[in-house]
This record gives sequence, structure tokens and C-alpha cells, in this order.
Amino acid sequence: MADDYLVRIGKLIRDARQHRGWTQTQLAEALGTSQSAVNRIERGNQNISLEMIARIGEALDSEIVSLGYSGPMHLRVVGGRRLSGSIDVKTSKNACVALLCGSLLNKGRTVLRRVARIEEVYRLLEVLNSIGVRTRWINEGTDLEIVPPAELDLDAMDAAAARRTRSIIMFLGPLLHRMDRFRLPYAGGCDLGTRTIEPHMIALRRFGLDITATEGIYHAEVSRTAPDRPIVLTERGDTVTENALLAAARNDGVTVIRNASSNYMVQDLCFFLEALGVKVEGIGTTTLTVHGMADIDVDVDYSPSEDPVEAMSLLAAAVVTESELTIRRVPVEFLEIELAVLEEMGLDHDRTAEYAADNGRTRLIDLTVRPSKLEAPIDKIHPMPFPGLNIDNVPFFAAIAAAAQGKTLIHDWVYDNRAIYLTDLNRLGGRLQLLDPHRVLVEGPTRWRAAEMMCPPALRPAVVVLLAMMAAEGTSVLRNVYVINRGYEDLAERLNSVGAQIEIFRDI
Ligand SMILES: CC(=O)N[C@H]1[C@@H](OP(=O)(O)OP(=O)(O)OC[C@H]2O[C@@H](n3ccc(=O)[nH]c3=O)[C@H](O)[C@@H]2O)O[C@H](CO)[C@@H](O)[C@@H]1O
Ligand SMILES: C=C(OP(=O)(O)O)C(=O)O
Repeated sequence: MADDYLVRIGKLIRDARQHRGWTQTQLAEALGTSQSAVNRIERGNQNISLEMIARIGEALDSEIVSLGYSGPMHLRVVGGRRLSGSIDVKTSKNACVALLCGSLLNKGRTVLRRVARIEEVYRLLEVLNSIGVRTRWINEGTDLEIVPPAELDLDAMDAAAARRTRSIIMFLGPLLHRMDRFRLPYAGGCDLGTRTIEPHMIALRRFGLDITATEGIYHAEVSRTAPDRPIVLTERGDTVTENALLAAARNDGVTVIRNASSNYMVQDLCFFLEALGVKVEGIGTTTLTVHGMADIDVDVDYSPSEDPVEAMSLLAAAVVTESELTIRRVPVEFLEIELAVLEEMGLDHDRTAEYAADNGRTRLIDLTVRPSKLEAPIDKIHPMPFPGLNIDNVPFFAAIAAAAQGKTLIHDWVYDNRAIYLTDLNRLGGRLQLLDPHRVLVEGPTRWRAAEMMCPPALRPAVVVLLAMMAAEGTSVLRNVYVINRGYEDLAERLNSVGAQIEIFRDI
């Protein structure tokens, strides 16, 4: 055991030394010891004191010497490298979390294919497991099998896991059919300002759900009723629409949902509901008509589609690093506006013919992006519910605008503070001026410079910072990247596979 521990520490030290480009002799000199002592330490053959570990960390200018894997994860990025080759887009966080919640509708076995192995999914799995749902990764860890118990034990819920994800809110739709009274912790997620659950309640009250909120807990009471006229959503939100769909799926009758989002995750959920036997008319439009079933008990096998926001992230990675990169499995329907804007800005790219995703419905392309001379767009960049420019893609335009000649106005009207986080790019040499909490003026082109900084507490701005670090010559450090791991599977490793140099390290 102790030997094992020494070998692990030795390996970490060797990795840190090699990352610094030092020989064992150079490290020995810095420590005032011999090369043979360093050699013994690196092979785990030498007892090593905490003081020595700290000195090595200092000498290597690295906190790579970490014990265990429980501390926060950080990234060390050697920037200025071109990317090349091709990279596949994974399935989306936002569809996967909706489908995990959707599995609660089904008494049978649900298999979801190629589910992204991301923290947001892990949190929901922890919640599902804690209430008695059996889940396991099958087919060498690529697919997920979900088998619900006859009765859910909501009192046993892992509240800490639940509070770390906003998606827990989508338990409301399925649960209101399973119990008359239950409690759920408040939803978490990115720190993006106030996001109330009122739009969800406007839809779910129509099914007889009533909620009072006290001390971080939603207390739900259900007097099951069927909506007697169309449900009109007051906001065309994604999870709101999904919650209404989930409630409608087990409402024995026809439910009409108006002002529905037709965004990618909503479409994936509709396709999944159809696989469960629930007929949904109007998929891809803002009026959904759901023919629900009182009881759903089928073994279902569904393949969620690829993530348009990950596709946009990879595209932005290519642009800021001035690389030629092929991004495979891009759900083009959900990136059309972004591509049209980028085309206007001068992006040189090729698209293959469309092919079907594994769900048989979503249209994919492979996209090759080449280094381009970009000009700032004439009009502002602003999001709209689908088919507008995707709300989560707006931050990537900040990085792209920073690469373009001229000034670009970015207007993120949706979130209270997401635009503010984009000004973190200034620490890397960006020229972003915050005009008000929702509008940022980005001036390009940018000569990025390396820096060490904390991850902003919001997923997409955090990835944008990482991309700028990849473009900046020198070594940058991005601390505490949990928020990135919420939505991207092995992002560092995958970017490394196309030429990036990003190293993961953790605190002691
Ligand atoms: C798990 C999941 O799927 N999360 C996505 C989902 O979050 P989610 O569905 O939680 O997002 P919301 O529906 O809360 O919408 C986000 C914000 O937009 C506002 N709003 C939305 C629609 C509208 O017509 N008017 C309006 O004002 C809301 O008040 C809120 O402040 O949708 C967001 C917007 O696409 C995405 O950023 C999130 O990645
Ligand atoms: C805002 C996002 O996620 P969430 O709704 O899970 O916080 C996002 O995916 O960018």
C-alpha cells in the first residue's frame, strides 16, 4: 500500500518534470540533491517527506504533486499550438439529462446509447440511485441501462447531488404521476442569475401540481387533473417544455402545449417519448400535441443525438487556434444560424452531405473549418429560442469575435450575468468592454497571452476561457474546472488528440 503510494507520487513528479522539459539532473540541482535520488523518488523507491513534495512542487512551478483524486481538477494549457485532424461530437448534456428524467415515466428497462460521461449526468445518476433506480453502464461503459424500482424512495434522495444540478427540476413532470405528495431540493446548475421555476409551475399546475417552497425544499402536492385546454407556456424555455411534455406523456388523453421550445433537447425527448409509445405531433414546431398513456411499461432503447453546443465549442476551438479541423457528427439543423453568421464573417469551411444520427431523425454533417481572415459581423450577435442562434452558443462568439477584425456587439439578453463572465477574457489579452450586464463589445483581432485564473462559474464562459488559453502562447492555468466537466466528456484529452497540450492536475 505504502509502496503503491510512493510509486504514484513518483510518477506524478516524473510527469511534472517532463512537462517542464527538465532532466532528472536539472531537478536534482534545483533541489540540492543527486540525480540518483531523483531517480529513486520517481520510481517510488525512496521515502519522501511532505516537505520534499512541497519543494519539488515549488521547483517545478507546479502543483502537479497531488495525493488522490478528490481535490478540484485544474488544467494546465500550453497554448499557441495548431489543432489538426478530426474530432467527433458527443451526445448532448441537455438531452441526456432530460432523458434520464424521462426514464422515470417508464416501468420497463430504458437503455440510452452513447450517453455523455459528464458530471451533470453523474449527479443525476447519483440522485436516481439514491431513490432506488438501478443504473449501470453497459457495452464497455458506452451505454446506460436504467431500471426503476416498483416504488421510489424519495426520502432517501441524495440531496447534495440533487442541489448541484438544475435538471432535477425535470423530476416534477414524471413524479406527479407517481405520488400524491413529495419533496425535492431546489435546483442548482450554472450560476447564471435568477432562474425561477414559475414558468414550470404555470405548465404543471394544469396537471394538478401545487408547490410550496421552504428552506431549500419544494413541497409538492398533487391532485391529479388533466388540462382541459391547451397549455400556453409563458416562456419558450427548454426544460419548461420538457417538463410539460413529461407530465403530458402519462396524462391519459391529449395535451396540447403552445409556445413550446423546439430546440434540440426537446426534439430528442419527443423522439424518446415516441419510442415509449407516446404519440407526439408537431415535433420541431411550437405547438406540440401529446397523446399520453396512463401506464408506460416497455423496454426501450434510444440513442440521443449529438450536442450542437459541443459542435460550436469545437468549431470555436479551431477558429481561435487558427487551425484546420474536421468536426464530425455535427447536428447541422441546430447550428445553421451560427454557420450563416460565421460565413458572413468570412469563415472558410466545408460541409459533407447530411446523414442521419443514430436516433434516425437528427441530421448530421461533418464540418471542416480552415484558418480564415474573419471580419466582425455588421449586426449584433444575439440569441433567440430555436430556430434562433442558440442561447448557449453566444459565449463562443465572444472568442470568435476576438479573433475577427473589428468590433462585435454581443447581446446576451437571456442570462443576468453570463456576459459579465466573458470579460474574464481580458485577463488573457482580450479587449472586451462591458456596456451593461447584458452587452459586451469585443474588439479584435486579439493577441492572446497566457495567464493563471479561476474558472468562471458558468459552463460556456469557462470553455471560452479555455479556448483562449489554447490560443495564447505560453502556459496558462485554469483552476477548478468542475463546471466544464458538467457538460463536456474528457474535453482536455479529446482536444489533446487533435493537437492541443492540456494537462490535468489536482490539489493535494
Ligand atoms: C438542462 C438544459 O436543457 N439547460 C438549458 C435550458 O435551461 P433552462 O430550460 O433551465 O433555461 P430557462 O428556460 O430557465 O431559460 C433560461 C433563461 O431564459 C429566459 N427565457 C427563456 C425563454 C424565453 O422565451 N424567454 C426567457 O426570458 C428564462 O427566464 C431564463 O432566465 O435552456 C437554456 C436556454 O436555451 C440553456 O441555456 C440551458 O443549457
Ligand atoms: C446553462 C447551461 O446549463 P444548465 O442549464 O445545466 O445550467 C448550459 O448548458 O450552458
